[in-house]
Amino acid sequence: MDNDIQEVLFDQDSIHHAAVRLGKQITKDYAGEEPVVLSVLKGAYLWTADLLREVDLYVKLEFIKISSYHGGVSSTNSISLVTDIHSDVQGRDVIILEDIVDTGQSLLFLKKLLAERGAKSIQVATLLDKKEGRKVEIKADYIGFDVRNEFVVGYGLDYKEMYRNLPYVGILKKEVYSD
Ligand SMILES: O=P(O)(O)OC[C@H]1O[C@H](OP(=O)(O)OP(=O)(O)O)[C@H](O)[C@@H]1O
Ligand code: HPA
Ligand SMILES: [Mg+2]
Repeated sequence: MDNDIQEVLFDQDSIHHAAVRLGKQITKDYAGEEPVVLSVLKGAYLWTADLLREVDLYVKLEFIKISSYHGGVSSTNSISLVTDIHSDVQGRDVIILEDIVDTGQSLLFLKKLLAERGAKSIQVATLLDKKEGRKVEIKADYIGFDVRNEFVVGYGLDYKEMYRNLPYVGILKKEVYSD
């Protein structure tokens, strides 16, 4: 897999430091609260495991699965709810965990869904923020790293369902997906 990567952007060590930094901040900001942590599958699976171990709070962990990229390199504009949660978020503080905010469409979809269901507050902790990719105006509250406008894989992020198990985030070589 390493041969398919043009450049490593964030290695294991720097991701760990980002998890520690954001975990501390979330612990401080939600002191005394019991937020619902909503992890967005599949991409956020590693970020969820690493970030949450740095959060010293009573949290309820839920997983939701939405899909917009359908494995490819560009957003399809049609987001589908693949697996829903079964617990009630009415009146709860919700922290959404994302691996990346790119066009912002997935996050907008989720925030609307949670608002319709009566969440008391909704905040977002993302490992990566690709601000140049935005198609809708939306901001994350906790950001691990800003990332440039390149298609990245690894540490949860996929191309055609592959590369999620790379321990780092890197830019996928164009020749891997342009032929
Ligand atoms: O800001 P956006 O342009 O909407 O992109 C961000 C979303 O896209 C990816 O999910 P994807 O739909 O590929 O599903 P996956 O997590 O299962 O890979 C990623 O994990 C985010 O959830
Ligand atoms: O750059 C990306 N890589 C992988 N998945 C993604 N989903 C949104 N942007 C990306
Ligand atoms: Mg994907």
